[in-house]
Amino acid sequence: MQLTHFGAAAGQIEELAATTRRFFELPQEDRLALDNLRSPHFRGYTRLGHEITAGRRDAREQLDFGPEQPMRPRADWDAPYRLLEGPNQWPDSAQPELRTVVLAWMELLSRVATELTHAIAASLGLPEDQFDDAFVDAPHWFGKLIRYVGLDADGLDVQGVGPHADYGFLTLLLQDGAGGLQARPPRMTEWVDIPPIEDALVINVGEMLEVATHGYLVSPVHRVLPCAPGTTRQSIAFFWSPRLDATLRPVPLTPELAAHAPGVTETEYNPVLPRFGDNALKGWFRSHPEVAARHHADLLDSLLIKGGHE
Ligand SMILES: O=C(O)CCC(=O)C(=O)O
Ligand SMILES: [Fe+2]
Repeated sequence: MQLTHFGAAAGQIEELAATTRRFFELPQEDRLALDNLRSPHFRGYTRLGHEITAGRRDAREQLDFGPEQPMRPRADWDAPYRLLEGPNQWPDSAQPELRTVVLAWMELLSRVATELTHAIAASLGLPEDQFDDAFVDAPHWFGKLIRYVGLDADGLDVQGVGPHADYGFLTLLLQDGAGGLQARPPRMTEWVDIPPIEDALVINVGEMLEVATHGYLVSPVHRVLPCAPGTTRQSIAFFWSPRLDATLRPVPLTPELAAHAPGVTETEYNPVLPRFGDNALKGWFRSHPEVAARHHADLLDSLLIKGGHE
């Protein structure tokens, strides 16, 4: 689904896109000053080729951020996913306006996502506030500025981002006009293009919504094809996600809907964990193994993390 006219201010989308473009044009040393290898919370800048999806390197670079929180010392953890709480890394000296522009976008999309969440509940015949408890006070949304870079593949089998499902509740994605995003609808084998529509948000179901609807709504596997050598593609993702400690339980469905709710799609490589913090940790450890090994080596064995998605 793609959503237009969702309440962006005049010029807001253009400003966001231009600000993001300027970030990726900063000197490499300014971007590396925010290297996510230094963040135990998986926040900051990931260099080209240092993210792994479906067991392979992605031809993209990115800036990851989330709710600004103090680091929680280990002694205060009730579960390992508390390591995801912490401060962001913003380019405040090299590009001071980025933080403000991006956080205004996150605030807008939090409102849009809340409204969508209410609409989804109503469309399932449930009270609008059905899912509110899972988000109350501390939704663990996160955001990602992404630039895909067309590499001279030299016969290598490159991917923009490899096949995966999003592990939050809903994803709201703004893509530029380059194209390359594809999804595989449930129980189908072919990939379908998700064409760029100007000023539209691509809305994607995340694994937590699949859990909550017992598979009536499916979190589709999607990917981005590599850009042609010498070209780039830009996207800005907002992952609307519950509190880290929220466990999503299947909601009651009418018999008509329940007949189309076969349960959650899991594979050996992708267990879907109903407590959001566990599911998020699975995702971060899998896609940023260098950060995990550097800061959390002792946790690697205890988490259900395997290489790929498929
Ligand atoms: O860049 C895109 O269009 C998709 C990005 C994506 O699927 C992700 O980061 O989870
Ligand atoms: Fe995704």
